[in-house]
Amino acid sequence: PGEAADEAGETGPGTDTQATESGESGEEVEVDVDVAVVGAGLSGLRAARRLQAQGYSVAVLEARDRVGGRTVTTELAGGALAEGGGQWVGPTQTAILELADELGVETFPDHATGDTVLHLGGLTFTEPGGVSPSPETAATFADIDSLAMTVPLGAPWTAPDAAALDAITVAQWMDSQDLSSETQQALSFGVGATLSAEPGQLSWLYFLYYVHAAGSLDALLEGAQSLRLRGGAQELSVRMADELGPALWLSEPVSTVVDEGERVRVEHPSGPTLARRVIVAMSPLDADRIAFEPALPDARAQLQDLWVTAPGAKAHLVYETPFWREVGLSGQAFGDLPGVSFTHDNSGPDADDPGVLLAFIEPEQLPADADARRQAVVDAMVVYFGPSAAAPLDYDERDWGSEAWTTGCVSPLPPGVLTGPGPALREPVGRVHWAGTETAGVWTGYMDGALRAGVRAADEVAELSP
Ligand SMILES: Cc1cc2nc3c(=O)[nH]c(=O)nc-3n(C[C@H](O)[C@H](O)[C@H](O)COP(=O)(O)OP(=O)(O)OC[C@H]3O[C@@H](n4cnc5c(N)ncnc54)[C@H](O)[C@@H]3O)c2cc1C
Repeated sequence: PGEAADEAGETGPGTDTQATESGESGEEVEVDVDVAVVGAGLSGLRAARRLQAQGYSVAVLEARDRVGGRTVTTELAGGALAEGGGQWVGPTQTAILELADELGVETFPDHATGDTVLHLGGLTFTEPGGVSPSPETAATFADIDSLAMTVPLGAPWTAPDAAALDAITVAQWMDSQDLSSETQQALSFGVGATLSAEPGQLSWLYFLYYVHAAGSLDALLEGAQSLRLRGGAQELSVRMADELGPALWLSEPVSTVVDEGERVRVEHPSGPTLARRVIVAMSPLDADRIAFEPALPDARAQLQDLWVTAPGAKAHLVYETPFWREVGLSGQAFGDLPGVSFTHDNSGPDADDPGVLLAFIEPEQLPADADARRQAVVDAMVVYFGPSAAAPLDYDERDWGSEAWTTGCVSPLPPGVLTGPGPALREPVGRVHWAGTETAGVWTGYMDGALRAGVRAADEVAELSP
């Protein structure tokens, strides 16, 4: 915004760049581009794709040896796929649906037909067609939706009563409401399922913001899980990366970003890369591992300090067929078995695809030894789905708490962050701009939000370099 004037002397897209081909292995190469993008998750790749399409030269620097960030698809026995990170999309997530269409990635309906297994206090029973809320719970959810609509998209700190809403947790709000225990449980489940948090940890303002960003609680809890992507969610990033070609640099963790006035110097193992602008496309907590010179303004530094992410872990079990469907089960189970509280049918789209059960696991409640942990997960599947679950053909586990370049899956912010340094979330710092799903106003926290944030950051940069 205010910096546009500084750019007056700059030339248009791609006209003064000296992008050099990557050198011999180990050799340092200085690359000079219009825009350096740090992070090849959905957000960074989307930003780079948009800028490249407009004629800007870009360099995308990714720490890992793969693209996709918090989306990763692994092939297992029989061609089954494990979706280690983000996987579901919904009908109102138009940014991701449009991109999938452009890239030729088809969607298919999530498998959720049939009875849900419940296992509580040692008893196993089934619930026809899933668990539906009572009228009282539905009415409370509608009240939450109405309140959420008063929280402005992308700027929750400007909500009427923002300070009061951000001073309490979801649990404190629930206590003030005279809710039945069933409604309290339903809301607690919703908070856990969307933000991997207890109601006592989460800012009430942040939860309302999340609901508005998704459109409604129903969109968050149901709609967002209605479709999947054929070939897996990582396929979107793989195809965007293919289009980028040599502009993508893998295994290049960025250590330092130095704003030198005319240019930004981005330091990475085979760098530096020089750029007119930089887009940092990751969560504020992940960005906190990069050194910035000059130091970030206090509000941005404080935001990165206070940002919170929650780890998450998924296990996939492959079977010859989705045997649970034969007895009318959906593959969904909710239970109180330690470390395996929720399962889902994650089979592929085609009738002859192997059966895949996804289990959301809590590694800290399971044995530390990998074989013993796998056996504990299999045993839980047997409790939920019977002896046919005892001998999976393949098993895959991904624990985001132990990944080097991702601190967590979602961001369960406690009270005080949004109305404290919150406004620094998207505010550019000199030539440094911020993307990543956490900066999205719509579908923040989701793959769709990551793409929207990438587009917004690309446009922000393009506007400053006419
Ligand atoms: C287990 C799990 C389940 C999920 N389920 C869903 C779901 O079903 N539906 C949905 O929509 N969303 C889901 N999500 C969320 C979704 O995956 C994310 O919102 C989205 O992928 C975030 O994309 P991003 O580009 O903003 O960030 P990221 O994917 O985190 O990308 C950031 C990138 O930056 C790289 N990086 C980090 N530090 C550096 C550095 N110093 N230098 C260079 N590169 C660096 C990282 O390696 C990464 O590639 C899930 C996430 C997880 C983990």
